[in-house]
Amino acid sequence: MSKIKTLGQFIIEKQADFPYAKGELSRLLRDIGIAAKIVNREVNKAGLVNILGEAGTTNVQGEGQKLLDVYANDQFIGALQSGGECCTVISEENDEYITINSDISKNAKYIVAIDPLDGSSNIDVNVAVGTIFSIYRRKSTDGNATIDDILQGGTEQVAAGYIIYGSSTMLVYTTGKGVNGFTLDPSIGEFCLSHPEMKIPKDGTIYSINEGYYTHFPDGVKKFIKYCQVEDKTTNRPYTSRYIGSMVGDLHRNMIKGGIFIYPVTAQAPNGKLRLVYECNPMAFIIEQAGGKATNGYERILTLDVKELHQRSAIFIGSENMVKKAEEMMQMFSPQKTKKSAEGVVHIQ
Ligand SMILES: O=P(O)(O)OC[C@H]1O[C@](O)(COP(=O)(O)O)[C@@H](O)[C@@H]1O
Ligand SMILES: [Mg+2]
Ligand SMILES: [Mg+2]
Repeated sequence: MSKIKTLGQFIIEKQADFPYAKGELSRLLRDIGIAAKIVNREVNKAGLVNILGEAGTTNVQGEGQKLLDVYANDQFIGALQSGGECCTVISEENDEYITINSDISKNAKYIVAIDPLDGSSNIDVNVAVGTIFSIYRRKSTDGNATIDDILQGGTEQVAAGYIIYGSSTMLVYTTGKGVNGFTLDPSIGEFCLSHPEMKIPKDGTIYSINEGYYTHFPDGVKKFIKYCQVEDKTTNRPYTSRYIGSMVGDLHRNMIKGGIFIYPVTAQAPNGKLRLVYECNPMAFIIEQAGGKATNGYERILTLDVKELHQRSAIFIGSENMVKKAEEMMQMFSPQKTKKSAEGVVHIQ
């Protein structure tokens, strides 16, 4: 029987890939793994431990927080605070970023952006949910991390990953050298390497989008949906529509089977719904590392300017050729409007 390799062993082994590594990033990934196990324990018995339902509070996005949103947020922030490798946390559930000022983290170099519980609308109905994380290294050297450290672009990520709490619990991550997946073995309480070097197929036959908003979609998206539904055996169409309503769940499935996930701008969400810093950027880094593509319909997600902590973005992500086709439709039927300012600078509208 092949020898199991735990996440901890794998991280240490891969440390050799980074000549300057002193183990800080490894310990940070370990801390995230520990919090994931604690959250997994509650998710698995959610109906029994009074963790379903509303917390009665709202977050900065004006969304009602679920009890599990708050619980997961506390667990991850707690693990990052006690681990000593993180100096600042950005969380979907906190209006402002959190500066960690403890003795053990005074030399901490890493900034972690996190969506503690993704797919909140699925918590109470026992459908897969997840956690998404993104890690940056601060550039400034002393004092607290600056806003420039905190609002870095997606290409500056040193690591990103997600945990999916589904029929099994998996942790999938990248440090910029490919993507690896680990499945939690409850009998030993360890994440074990189960999906080495994950690759997303260049083409797929699954499209994931909430068609309930169809009338509010840009023409380019409507055209792409029609393209997916046309009968054409030579291109394996019509494609299959699959939508869980948990970004992590939809992307994990599409990463394994091939497919595209789209959350575009809509009339209700003119800047898109999903958040650039702790949803779009980390998932784009992972999917690109697996050989896929991620754009906002016009521009690579990872090169988008990050101006605010909870900034939103449209996202088209998944199998390369499917995203290219969707982009083609966007450029053809929903071209970006540009306006020249007095100084002659072209502004994208
Ligand atoms: O219900 P909608 O509008 O289709 O939105 C579903 C999307 O919203 C999200 O639930 C937003 O994430 P959170 O649950 O972390 O707020 C995504 O996971 C999912 O893809
Ligand atoms: Mg989310
Ligand atoms: Mg969330």
